Amino acid sequence: MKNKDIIIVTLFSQVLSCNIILMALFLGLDLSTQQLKGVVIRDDFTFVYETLVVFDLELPQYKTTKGRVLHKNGVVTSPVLMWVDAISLLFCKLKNGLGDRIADIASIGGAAQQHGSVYWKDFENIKLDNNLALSKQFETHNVFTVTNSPTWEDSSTTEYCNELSSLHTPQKIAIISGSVPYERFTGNQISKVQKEFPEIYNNTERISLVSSFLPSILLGLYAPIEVSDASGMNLLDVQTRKWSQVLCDQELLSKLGPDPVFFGTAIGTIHDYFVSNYGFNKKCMICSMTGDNPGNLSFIDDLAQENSLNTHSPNTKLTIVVSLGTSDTIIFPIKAYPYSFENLLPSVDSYTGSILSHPNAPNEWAVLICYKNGSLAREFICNNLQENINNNPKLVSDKWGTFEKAYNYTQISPDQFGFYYILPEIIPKAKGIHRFTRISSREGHDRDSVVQTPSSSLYKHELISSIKIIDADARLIIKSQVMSMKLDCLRKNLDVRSDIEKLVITGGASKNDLILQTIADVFGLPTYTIDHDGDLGDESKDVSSLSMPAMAGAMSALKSFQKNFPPNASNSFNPTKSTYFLKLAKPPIHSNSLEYMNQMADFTYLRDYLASHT
Ligand SMILES: Nc1ncnc2c1ncn2[C@@H]1O[C@H](COP(=O)(O)OP(=O)(O)O)[C@@H](O)[C@H]1O
Ligand SMILES: O=C(CO)[C@@H](O)[C@H](O)COP(=O)(O)O
Repeated sequence: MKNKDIIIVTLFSQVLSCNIILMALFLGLDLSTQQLKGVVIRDDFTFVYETLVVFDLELPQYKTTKGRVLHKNGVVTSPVLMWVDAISLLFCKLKNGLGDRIADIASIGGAAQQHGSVYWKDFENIKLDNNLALSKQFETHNVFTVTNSPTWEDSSTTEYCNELSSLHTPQKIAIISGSVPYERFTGNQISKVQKEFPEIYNNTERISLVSSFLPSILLGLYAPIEVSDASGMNLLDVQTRKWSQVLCDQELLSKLGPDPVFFGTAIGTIHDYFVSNYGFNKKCMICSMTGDNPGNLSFIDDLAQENSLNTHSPNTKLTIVVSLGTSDTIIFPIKAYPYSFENLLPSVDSYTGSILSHPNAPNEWAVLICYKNGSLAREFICNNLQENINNNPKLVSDKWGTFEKAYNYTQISPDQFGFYYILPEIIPKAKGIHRFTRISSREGHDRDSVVQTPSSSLYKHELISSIKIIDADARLIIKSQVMSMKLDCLRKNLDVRSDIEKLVITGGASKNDLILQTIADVFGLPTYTIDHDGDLGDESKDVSSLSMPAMAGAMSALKSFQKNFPPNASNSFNPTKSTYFLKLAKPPIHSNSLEYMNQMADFTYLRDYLASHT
């Protein structure tokens, strides 16, 4: 045992007499699209342990691809029992990794993929048998009325979005709920279950988001939904933070449970099943969990406060989080709610993107812009490039190395643009893979395949079905994805140069230097990742790869514990400052920034063209 541990043991031995926990640790979970991650930190924020369960690899019986199942007609689901098994497996790993110290976990927080829904009945009435697997018991008792949970990639609810729009108008729905109706938003997914499977709907007692399903399992009780994640449902009044009486009927209100709570609210203690099976302390507190993107926002906010930066002052320039997980998502805080019935915006398109209630600050909100074709679209290009080289991609281990080589073969040319909407995209609403190549005249080209931009440039438009993935696509996809991010920030009235100070990049693809550099160049702003001061030993990791949402969960658990057991003479709980900080990853290269700026007008025209032509 290190000296520091001995001191903490001494400090907490007094706490133990009050039946609290010795040598507090804090667990943060992240139930994302492809995996469940867990990060353990100490009360001084230092990293202790991390583990993860990759759904496809470790739970192959559920037959998922990248954690989900793609069905016909845009339906995308994940088996809810797979998530339950993932929790059991993660806790086994945690027990092996931490040994008896699992009992020192004082509090658990977390985050999860947004919008996905879980449908339950009779969950709170089950008497769990500590000797049987959780998933078996839930299966036997038919706890889940829908066994394949619709997730954020689902695009099968257009009909229900249109119905909602015609009932209220998209503007009214955006003013109340922060977003025009989106296919993945949970309210529209619930409408689909209600209309297409009325018996199942009637039989459903409670509906959770993935982020409230996770703490529900840990509590053995239905956990409340969290405010920021509730904003991704088209059901919440995001200004009052209460379920909207306009958008929810009485029956739905009863299934949603109480009004949402802030992120990190203490909501109970862990169920005895986890105490008996894994050695958790029975006093271990469970905190409300949020969506992965609001989790990122909360983590960056915590970090700024730890470093005495006041992100809540009106003059502070923005730090924007760009998450490159399965989705590519941008999130940033705003101090005033931008929509009102008195000042309608010029068009429905002006309401594109989402306004969420802030996870922690009562009078703030956040803008969220999400792209479905993020990492998996890049992987699609990457795998195709490898197949070009070697008909068996599995034989080549360094697939991102191949991608990087292909990227570097080509220049930032104004002569080509690519759009890679392998699954139907959220922003813009477009699908298919498209390449636009500049031509000097229409001659020799099919009339319908030539697009003329306002600057009189001519582009030949090709669909990927008729062309092959080539090296150029590596650069084109990154250019296109990042230019889209900038375009949508501009369309959300951000003056990129004067409003934004930093871009913090996180998620699996933040390991990729080319992407970090392209983001810096397109925005003309420096990109940052998160680093840690001091030696974390052999297990040293940057927070981006530890999972920022899981870190946010651990931080929220720590803060909640502190709030409920404030430092005083009897417990001496006194956490030190966080040692995480923003590390400059890539400054922008001026000549590249100019090049991208010059291409923005044509890019915008071509993206809008696709939105109205696919
Ligand atoms: N070196 C890399 N370059 C680009 N993308 C990468 C790299 N390493 C991992 N990724 C991407 O990261 C993605 C997973 O990110 P992650 O944040 O763990 O996802 P999620 O949290 O949604 O489950 C993978 O789908 C993969 O495409
Ligand atoms: O739909 C959204 C945000 O609105 C997605 O960002 C999901 O929250 C999935 O997150 P990742 O698994 O990509 O982190």
